Amino acid sequence: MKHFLSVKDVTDLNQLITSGISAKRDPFADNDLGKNKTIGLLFFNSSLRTRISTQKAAQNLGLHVITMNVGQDGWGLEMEEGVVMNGDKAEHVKEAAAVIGSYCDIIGIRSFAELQDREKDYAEIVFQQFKKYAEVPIINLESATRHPMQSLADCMTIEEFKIKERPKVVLSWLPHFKALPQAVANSFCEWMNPMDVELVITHPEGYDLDPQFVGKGQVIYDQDKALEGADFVYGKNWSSYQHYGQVLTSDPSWMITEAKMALTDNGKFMHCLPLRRNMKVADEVLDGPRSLVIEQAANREWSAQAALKEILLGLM
Ligand SMILES: NCCC[C@H](NC(=O)CCC(=O)O)C(=O)O
Ligand SMILES: NC(=O)OP(=O)(O)O
Repeated sequence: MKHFLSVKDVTDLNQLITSGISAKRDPFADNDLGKNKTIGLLFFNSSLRTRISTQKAAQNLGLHVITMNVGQDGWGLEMEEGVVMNGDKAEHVKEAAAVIGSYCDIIGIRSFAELQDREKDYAEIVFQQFKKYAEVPIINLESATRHPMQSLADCMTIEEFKIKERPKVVLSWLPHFKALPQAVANSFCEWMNPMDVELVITHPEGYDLDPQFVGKGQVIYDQDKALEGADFVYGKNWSSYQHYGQVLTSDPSWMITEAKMALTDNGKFMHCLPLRRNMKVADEVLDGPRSLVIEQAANREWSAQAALKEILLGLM
């Protein structure tokens, strides 16, 4: 694998899931693979899980790790070409990416959607520019439109906990007062498409995702109806794609409670975290036996390890 930006970079999803599951059983089996190589992790936005799990996975593979909060500690980076740099950005990505690429064998980047300009966010300029100028493999640690490390951990978690051959997986929008990106929801759908699952997506009207990600997902606007018979409920808030970046409603009746979960077929609850309790999901669900959020977050280490292993094999 040359880069890890989306599911499109994956040649064999089953093999990648199996690789994650075997890394979990035997974390240090490939401890020599990254020897004398360095990965740089660049964060333009906050992180708990991605930062720690990716560092841990890289160390399990013998890589040296350098982590930088570019959003806070680095020079402001200009991403556009041919502009007069007389604003607040002191450095151009052409130099920054080339320099970091000279220090690191792999670069992981987190850069969220700004939710101001849809075309700009969906063009993924930060990733395109780093890919162009760093000349080393680029790993997506959550971009404006996707979060593949999360989605791979989600696939692993569903594989581990499913009790039916073809489980029903419901992606449900959850209420939030803040405008959040569509990346996790987009990516989840994109990764569920090649999986052997029935995918249902439920959200209030006006929250339809970009159709390129929905694929085989069936959209049902009635949350109760969508939840019927679900084996997995994957909760997430996102802001509107059509009315780009807007919060159209934060209707509390969309919160996942035990009463909502009772509509499922003894379904399990999943969420990428972080989440705001009793706004998106009730304590009773998160503290009960249905919640998989901790197992899911723990799998981030193994999904990162599986993806990094493929990248390292590509460097051989
Ligand atoms: N990496 C996991 C999700 C990150 C981000 N959530 C957030 O920003 C939550 C912020 C808050 O609840 O204030 C998102 O939705 O894409
Ligand atoms: N789920 C996830 O990516 O968490 P962080 O934002 O804390 O990295």
